[in-house]
Amino acid sequence: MWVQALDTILERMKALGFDFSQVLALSGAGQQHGSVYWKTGASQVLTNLSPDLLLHKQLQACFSIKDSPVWMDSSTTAQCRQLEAAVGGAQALSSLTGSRAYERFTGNQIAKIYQQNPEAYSHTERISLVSSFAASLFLGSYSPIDYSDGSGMNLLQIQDKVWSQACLSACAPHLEEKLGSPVPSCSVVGAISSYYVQRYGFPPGCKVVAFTGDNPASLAGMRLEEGDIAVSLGTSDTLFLWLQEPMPALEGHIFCNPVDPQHYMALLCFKNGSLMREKIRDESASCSWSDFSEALRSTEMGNGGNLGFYFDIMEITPEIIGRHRFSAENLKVSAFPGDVEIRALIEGQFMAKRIHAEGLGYRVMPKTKILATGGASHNKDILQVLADVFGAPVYVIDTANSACVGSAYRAFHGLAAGTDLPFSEVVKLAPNPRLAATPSSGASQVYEALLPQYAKLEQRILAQTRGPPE
Ligand SMILES: Nc1ncnc2c1ncn2[C@@H]1O[C@H](COP(=O)(O)OP(=O)(O)O)[C@@H](O)[C@H]1O
Ligand SMILES: O=C(CO)[C@@H](O)[C@H](O)COP(=O)(O)O
Repeated sequence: MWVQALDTILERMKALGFDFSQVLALSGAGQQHGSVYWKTGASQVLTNLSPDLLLHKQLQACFSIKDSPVWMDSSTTAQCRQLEAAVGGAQALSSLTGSRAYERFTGNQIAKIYQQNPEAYSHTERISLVSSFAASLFLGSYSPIDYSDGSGMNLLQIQDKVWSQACLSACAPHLEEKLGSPVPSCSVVGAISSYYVQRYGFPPGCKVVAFTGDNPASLAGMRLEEGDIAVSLGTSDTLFLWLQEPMPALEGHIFCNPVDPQHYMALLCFKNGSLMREKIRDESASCSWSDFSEALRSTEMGNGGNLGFYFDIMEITPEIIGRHRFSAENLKVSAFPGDVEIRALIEGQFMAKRIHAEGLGYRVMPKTKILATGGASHNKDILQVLADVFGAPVYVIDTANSACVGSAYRAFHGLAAGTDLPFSEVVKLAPNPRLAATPSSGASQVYEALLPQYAKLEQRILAQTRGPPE
């Protein structure tokens, strides 16, 4: 399906008269964690593609596993526990690879395939991620996995950028030779295959820059820089952080940075995002975003010390469910007046984001920018609270297709390969995000006092939910 999709795109571009001869470099992104299993002998086919035939006709018999596992597959809990046990526990695995064991992460998916289908595994000569698979199609040979997408496998030592021998051997035998060596994300992995030169008219020297995961490519597309944070306020809320000194934990993911090999990025997901905001809007603001905004404007920063936790569905970060409200005296209360409820929800959501980001090593810096995207980023009163809680200016960007834009930027950066030109320099003429909110005066004093309070209450709820330690 994926190969045929590439055929379809290229054929349509050709039919539309796209001038492939102008393409000097290309890169791309693939959904993180998915994997592709090339059958023994496939590399021969890949290097001898006939320009007279579509790719999918030629590559039909090249895969040892027909259905590639993708990120929605969470059937590998047993393999996750085995992997954590093999390296000394969940935190040890996270310290090594940037994440505790996650079902969708590729090492655990490979382990399951090896355990359940050893024959198919033994007939596999190469395992690609979705990203390096797509790059391989353009190269006409196996593309290496890049450090950034490789960090979503539970196999790469994110500090040393080498496969962890302990993790490899806990997952499957001979895995290192099937994965190949990982490379820096901004590497030029080769020139485009002659197939594309002859069939579509790409120039022969067209550079292929290592493909990466969709989230790292989005970070590049949003042009995040050191100290910046991207907040996507969609159905769920997602944070991307640029980190210099990562502190891998039991929640969230640390990946090698896709545009700066010395640095890192982190990803945190909060499930109770817009749907929770909508519920409180309906209950306390007559189903109206403008009444909701009015409530934010009419209440003070810090909400008079009233704090709330609103998780109607089990939250991921942290694992809490239910609504929990506390008065300024830290006493549990069952309800707040409507406008206090609304401010408690929004302040609570953003304080949680700051606390959990800092838990992974993130620090707000004087030059920090917050880039807000997603549905709720249209609400400037919500963005004002975001600016106040983080003490940093908030900018809005239209991130439609940010992973694609990021791939184009990364390809462009590839043209400067070997010159040490930083990514930020190469993309400095790209359109800038729009300033939407700046911190109100006095905000930092208010939230410096409130953030530890919120963190303490969160721990209290967690302890009550989990019960006493065994
Ligand atoms: N003015 C607004 N204020 C707050 N939230 C809003 C506003 N307009 C839209 N939204 C929220 O945006 C959400 C959709 O965001 P979007 O980024 O399109 O989601 P996704 O891409 O995850 O489907 C809706 O659930 C809605 O609650
Ligand atoms: O698993 C993760 C990140 O760890 C997901 O963010 C996937 O990368 C999402 O891919 P799409 O569904 O957006 O293609």
